[in-house]
Amino acid sequence: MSSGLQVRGAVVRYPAVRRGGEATIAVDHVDLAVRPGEVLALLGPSGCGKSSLLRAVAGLEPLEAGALTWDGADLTPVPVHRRGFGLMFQDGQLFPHRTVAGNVAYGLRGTWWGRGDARGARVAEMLDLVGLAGYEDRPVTTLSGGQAQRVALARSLAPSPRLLLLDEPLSALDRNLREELVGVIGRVLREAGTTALYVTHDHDEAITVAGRIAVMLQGRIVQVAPAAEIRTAPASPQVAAFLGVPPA
Ligand SMILES: Nc1ncnc2c1ncn2[C@@H]1O[C@H](COP(=O)(O)OP(=O)(O)OP(=O)(O)O)[C@@H](O)[C@H]1O
Repeated sequence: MSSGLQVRGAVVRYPAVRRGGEATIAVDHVDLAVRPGEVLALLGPSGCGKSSLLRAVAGLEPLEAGALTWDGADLTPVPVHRRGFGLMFQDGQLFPHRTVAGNVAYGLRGTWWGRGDARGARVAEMLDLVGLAGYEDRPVTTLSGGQAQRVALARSLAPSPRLLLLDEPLSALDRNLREELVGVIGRVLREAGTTALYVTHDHDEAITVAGRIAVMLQGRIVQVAPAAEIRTAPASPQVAAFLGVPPA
């Protein structure tokens, strides 16, 4: 039985950017668990440390202190590409010289689906899941911003990552498209049964996509609650102010 991701006492510290300046503690002794099959939103204002924590989980940023485990096994010595985690960023970072199918298939290198017939079938299945069935041969340079992010989602989900890390995946899109796509992402993650950590500064987005929400302020997790309860029971006046709701 999987126990998912455990973060304990995590600290991410950046050295001073200029001589004599102060170091930044971006993640300040954070404890967090992402349970198998759940989508957990990490919600907080700009600069509170969300991306730093996500990057540490991915293995892109070293921890100064604390521990990261998956199913109880220490992730510290495991390099980024061996963690079995998928990544999706604000700019989907598609390869411009590849087609839609070429981009999605790229995520399958080195997996069971990476060869022969299985690859085409998996690409088609993923495009269907994100509402782009039949788009295989389109050059990605001809897609709209929303379609490009759907392809990025299909690519990151194709190898069936044990954890998907999403860092503000919709923030480059305009408001209408964001509202539409957050519904798509929520549905796709639920249908695929994906375990995911979803970073956002947008309350509505967090509530739509996630089962639970962890609120982060100034490097610390200050509240973890079911998405449906986050507005009704803010843990502190600071959380209430950030969420724009009356204090409990
Ligand atoms: N490479 C770096 N070197 C120095 N300081 C950094 C570095 N990356 C981030 N920081 C600082 O760490 C703090 C947390 O940044 P981080 O990007 O993790 O926040 P965030 O909540 O993801 O913000 P945003 O939503 O704006 O992306 C900020 O004060 C930021 O200036």
